[in-house]
Amino acid sequence: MSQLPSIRWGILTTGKIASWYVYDLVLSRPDAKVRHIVQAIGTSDVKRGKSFAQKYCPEENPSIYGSYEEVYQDPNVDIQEKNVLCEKPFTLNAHEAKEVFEAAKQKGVFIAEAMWLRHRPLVLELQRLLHQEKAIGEVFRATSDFGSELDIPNLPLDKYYRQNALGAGSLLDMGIYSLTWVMLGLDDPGLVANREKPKILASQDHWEDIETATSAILQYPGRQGIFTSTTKASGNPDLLARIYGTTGSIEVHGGCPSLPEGFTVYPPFEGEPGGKEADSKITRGRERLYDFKAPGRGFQYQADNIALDVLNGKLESSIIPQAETIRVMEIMDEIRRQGGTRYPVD
Ligand SMILES: NC(=O)C1=CN([C@@H]2O[C@H](COP(=O)(O)OP(=O)(O)OC[C@H]3O[C@@H](n4cnc5c(N)ncnc54)[C@H](OP(=O)(O)O)[C@@H]3O)[C@@H](O)[C@H]2O)C=CC1
Ligand SMILES: O=C1OC[C@@H](O)[C@H](O)[C@H]1O
Repeated sequence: MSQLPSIRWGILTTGKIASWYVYDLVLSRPDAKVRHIVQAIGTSDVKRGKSFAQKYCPEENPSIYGSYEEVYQDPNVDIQEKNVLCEKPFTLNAHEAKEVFEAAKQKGVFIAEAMWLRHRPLVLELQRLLHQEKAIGEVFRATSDFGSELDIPNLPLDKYYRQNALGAGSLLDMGIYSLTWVMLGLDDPGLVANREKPKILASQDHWEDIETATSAILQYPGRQGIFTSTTKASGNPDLLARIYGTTGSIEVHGGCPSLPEGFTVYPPFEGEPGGKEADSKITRGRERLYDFKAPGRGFQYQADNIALDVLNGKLESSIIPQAETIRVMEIMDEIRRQGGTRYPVD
């Protein structure tokens, strides 16, 4: 008999991310900290809701509702009107995020952005190595790219990739991850001073009015983050992010920046490029590999942390506090302002 605390989720939508999330939510795993129950599903199409439940949580028997409102009204759901975990990007701009947080504060309910990357054990260990152990000395630079080739002009018009009103573009969909990687590399979570807003230099490309590529530099005093995102080409899974320190560097690898599987800590490079000897090469010393392959995609870490926050009566996530969601949104607002991407809500 399980002694774990339990929580009852209401799932809004039956799209791709909802299926990924529910799949991991009900994974059977020895490290679970919470028993996650899929209590209700809200969708525009009840038939689709039923086949979604059959496919992704066949043992859960959730209530299927033809509207999101009915999920909010279901008294058996814990993660609903009272408490919300909202998919990234949390909103389309910082102004909207502040409004939502204010509304949650007025109601006294929990709300958090589902930036699941930050909940991964891999990220927590990386932050400890970087900022507590100083495994590569003082970090002075971080880079990351998230590319996923999407044929934007030929996608159906109802896809969010085609609608600026739904946040179309690579930045809010994927760049938010490469931005997060450089922030994770550069920001010591223990130092309030590192929660400052960096100076930003940014440029964006568009197809019609849909943003298709973003490049940005974040300049902090003495350290720089360089990140890119695009829907024009897929990125290199061997190098999701690179963090440079005064005594070494770290490379992150995996499926893509939202699905990291491990990282390698390298000592500094040695040798002289184009040195005197004909066979002179740049070499590097012995690396150390950290492997974090997870069962499923890894949403379970976020689910456990959020559920424990809710069960402990917190009103915001300890991993991604509301101020951090706003800081990320403000950085993306400024990138879009410089890059010329406007949404109707701006
Ligand atoms: N954390 C992660 O790894 C991932 C996060 N995401 C994020 O999740 C969000 C959704 O992405 P994804 O699941 O891929 O999208 P999908 O297009 O697969 O699904 C979106 C769902 O949203 C619902 N919906 C509500 N209003 C609208 C509308 N106006 N137009 C279209 N759909 C609508 C529909 O559900 P229904 O008909 O059932 O009501 C639809 O199935 C995005 O914000 C994306 O950035 C996406 C992929 C991975
Ligand atoms: O959040 C995400 O992560 C994975 C990507 O493929 C997807 O487009 C994005 O929304």
